[in-house]
Amino acid sequence: MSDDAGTVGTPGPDDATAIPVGDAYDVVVGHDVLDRVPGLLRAGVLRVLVVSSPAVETYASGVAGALAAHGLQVHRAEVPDAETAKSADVLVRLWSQLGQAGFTRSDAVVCVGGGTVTDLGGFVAASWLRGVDVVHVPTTLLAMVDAAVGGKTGINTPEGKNLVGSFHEPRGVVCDLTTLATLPRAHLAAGLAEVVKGGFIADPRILELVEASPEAALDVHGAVLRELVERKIRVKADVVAADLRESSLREILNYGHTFGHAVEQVESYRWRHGDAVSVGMVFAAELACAAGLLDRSVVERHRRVLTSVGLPTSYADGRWPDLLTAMSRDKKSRGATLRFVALTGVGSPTRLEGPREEWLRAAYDAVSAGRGATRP
Ligand SMILES: NC(=O)c1ccc[n+]([C@@H]2O[C@H](COP(=O)([O-])OP(=O)(O)OC[C@H]3O[C@@H](n4cnc5c(N)ncnc54)[C@H](O)[C@@H]3O)[C@@H](O)[C@H]2O)c1
Ligand SMILES: O=C(O)C(=O)C[C@@H](O)[C@H](O)[C@H](O)COP(=O)(O)O
Ligand SMILES: [Zn+2]
Repeated sequence: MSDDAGTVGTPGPDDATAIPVGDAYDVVVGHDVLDRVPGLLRAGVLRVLVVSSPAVETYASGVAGALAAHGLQVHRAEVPDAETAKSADVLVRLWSQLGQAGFTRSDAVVCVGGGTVTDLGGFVAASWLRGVDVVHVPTTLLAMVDAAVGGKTGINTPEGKNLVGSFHEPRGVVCDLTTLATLPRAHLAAGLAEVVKGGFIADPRILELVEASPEAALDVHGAVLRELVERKIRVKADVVAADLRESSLREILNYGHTFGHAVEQVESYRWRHGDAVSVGMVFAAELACAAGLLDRSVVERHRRVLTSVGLPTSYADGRWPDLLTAMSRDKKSRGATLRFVALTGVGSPTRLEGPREEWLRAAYDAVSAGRGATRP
């Protein structure tokens, strides 16, 4: 990582891989690498706010201890679990904490947890004093391969998912694969949805690896999961390095999210994000098929690969008008025009703008017809 301000801390020898995001920062992937965190902060930092959720207290304490051992003044903020953290109330509470502790522009935020923690904590850092440093320590598969990389931060509002936020790149990301040992299997599978997304939009080898052994893809101690993690991070790193602010190319990372976010909102966030994205990708594939863009065999490949790792591919409980309203608030929409990321083949994303009502209805009928698994 380039660092004209200097660093504190010294990384030790380990099995870590550093994946560059352009020339902005590195994503470090390895085992027992939490001691890398202090080294990512700028020289001169005095105060650090460690933001974490209850489930990762052990890891957050470890990171806080490592920071304190480097002479930093460590403040802690425990935020509510899962999507409840991504709210205006929690954001305001963290702003108060930073204000009362006197955080200045040379101080920093360190986020330890899943994607909800990195989204919230990233937005706290983006908005405090118009932007202070942030380092992400993702502890879910989903956050490692997606949420912690790329600088999208934000919270939800009652009207929809991630409607308030900003682009704010971290100084670094540390993915300690050891932390995945405590992650429940359903959350591991949810993370695989975003990995599989990377396979469909850019790296077909990801699909081949999952298809060859779904069990190996879910084995946190194995080499296959690590390869999947690194491949998906590279997909995301390459895209955001080329188009950080989503002027065009970055939209491909939103594959499956138009319908997926709608399901999350209609279900009041009782669905895991990865599960909703899984169904959302099947919806997008059915839509592309209805529009004549995508071969049915690729649609069925979506169902097969997602089902093989225990992900849902159908959603039968929703009311179509509510889903349509939620989809209209998607950030890819322009005016009254719905816009989808669609595939013309594996690794070949395009945009489908203003799809016909009958194509949308056909896609919804296909995902709500009870084919594939329901939510585990
Ligand atoms: N900013 C982005 O680019 C981006 C990308 C993808 C997803 N996201 C966002 O990320 C969020 C989903 O993230 P998520 O799937 O990590 O959910 P999450 O943050 O809710 O974490 C899932 C659950 O796992 C627990 N947990 C976390 N690490 C653990 C560990 N090591 N051991 C045991 N339990 C652990 C959490 O407390 C939580 O209950 C959504 O809000 C989504 O919108 C953002
Ligand atoms: O990084 C991106 O860009 C993505 O779209 C990645 C998605 O997996 C992620 O869920 C993201 O938060 C969705 O962004 P949004 O702009 O639709 O809120
Ligand atoms: Zn996502």
